[in-house]
Amino acid sequence: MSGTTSTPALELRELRKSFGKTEIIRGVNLSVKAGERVGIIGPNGAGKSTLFNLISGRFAPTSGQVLLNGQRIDGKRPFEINRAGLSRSFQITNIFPKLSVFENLRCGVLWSLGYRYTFLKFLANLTDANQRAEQLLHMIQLDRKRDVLAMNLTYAEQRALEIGITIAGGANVILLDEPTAGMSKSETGRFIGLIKDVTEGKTLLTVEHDMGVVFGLADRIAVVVYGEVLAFDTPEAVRANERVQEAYLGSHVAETQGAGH
Ligand SMILES: Nc1ncnc2c1ncn2[C@@H]1O[C@H](COP(=O)(O)OP(=O)(O)OP(=O)(O)O)[C@@H](O)[C@H]1O
Repeated sequence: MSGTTSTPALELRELRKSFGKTEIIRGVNLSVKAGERVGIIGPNGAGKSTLFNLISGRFAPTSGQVLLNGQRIDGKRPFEINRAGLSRSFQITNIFPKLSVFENLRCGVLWSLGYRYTFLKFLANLTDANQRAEQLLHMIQLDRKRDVLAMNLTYAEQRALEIGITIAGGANVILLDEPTAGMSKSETGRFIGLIKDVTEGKTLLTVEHDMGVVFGLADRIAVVVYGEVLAFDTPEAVRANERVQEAYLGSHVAETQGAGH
């Protein structure tokens, strides 16, 4: 039992990725505990999205390993990694605009059941899928929008739907790319609460530019600078870390303050 609980939900070992001659990810080691919420921050071009692409299987690493619940997933294809229990937020473009909120969620559930299912099995699963979709609808607080076409939702509601679809398959490790981008301050506040609720008990990784969001959401923050993890610690420790201040946070805070005037 203790062996199971101590196995990291996600582990990156000496992960490297080059595009042509340029090494973008330069030996990343990261160990994320089950149930932990991790925010990945860093300057533009630091390699945050590339890291997500390596974890979710969009890119194969040049070298190094990615382990999901102790099993190697590097080199596997995105749908295989998804079936293994890792789900990455689909961008809004992956929502079916002309389907209702409920139908979108049900598609997410059915998709996660896999192509290997025959049509008969598919029908047998439909009742379960309907129940699960209703449950998700409630979790993302869109009960009242059940039969509204996705294209008629507000932007924040579409992002909530996107998260509903991401968690539809019951994956234990969830990757969200800037979940609150483009939202107003009040929407952002509410949305952080929603993300916390729907990912309760799951392992969460977010790439985030908004410091308010990351400090409000994450148990630990990984600071990526120039393809390396400069710090991986609690929000308080990261905020107080002088190297992080120098390399990123100090200038970032100054920038955002400057932009506000
Ligand atoms: N497919 C690719 N081919 C070549 N270079 C790439 C590719 N994907 C990313 N890069 C390069 O890798 C570097 C890191 O990009 P990445 O998008 O991972 O950074 P990021 O930290 O997510 O940046 P941002 O915060 O601006 O989104 C950039 O210099 C980018 O140009």
